[in-house]
Amino acid sequence: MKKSRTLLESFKYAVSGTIYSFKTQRNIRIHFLTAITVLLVSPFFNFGAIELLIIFFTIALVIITEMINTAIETTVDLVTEKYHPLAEIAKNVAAGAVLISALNAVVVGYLIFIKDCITSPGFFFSGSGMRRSISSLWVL
Ligand SMILES: Nc1ncnc2c1ncn2[C@@H]1O[C@H](COP(=O)(O)OP(=O)(O)OP(=O)(O)O)[C@@H](O)[C@H]1O
Repeated sequence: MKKSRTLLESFKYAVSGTIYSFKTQRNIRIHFLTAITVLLVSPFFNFGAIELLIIFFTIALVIITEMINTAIETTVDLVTEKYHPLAEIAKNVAAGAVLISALNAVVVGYLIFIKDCITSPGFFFSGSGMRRSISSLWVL
């Protein structure tokens, strides 16, 4: 039977699910460490608000898709431990979502961190990185 919960209880469940994902999923820990590294080096690039937003969204997207993938894998395992073609499809599609978010992160990393720095000498600390990154997205 569904019992009613307070907002605080719902928050605790969500935090518990997040902690579970970090504890049990090696990929999520790797993404998290990568995200921390990216955020630590970001100040040296003098990014504008839009670039920082894109970086935050990209990091969140990768971690969110990993967590949804974990939830789907766990649900499939709950339903069946035997081989089933539908279980395979569910897990493969969830893994595909992670793959797409990871590819997106690579493209964002290339456009924001690498391409601008290589093609625009003096990019560092110039304060014009935001405009350059937006034009890079159009080029892609
Ligand atoms: N019950 C099943 N029936 C059919 N195929 C399955 C089943 N369980 C897993 N698979 C196949 O094995 C692959 C790996 O599944 P698994 O549950 O081991 O995920 P994983 O590789 O451990 O993922 P992660 O590393 O994210 O935990 C799935 O993508 C799917 O193709």
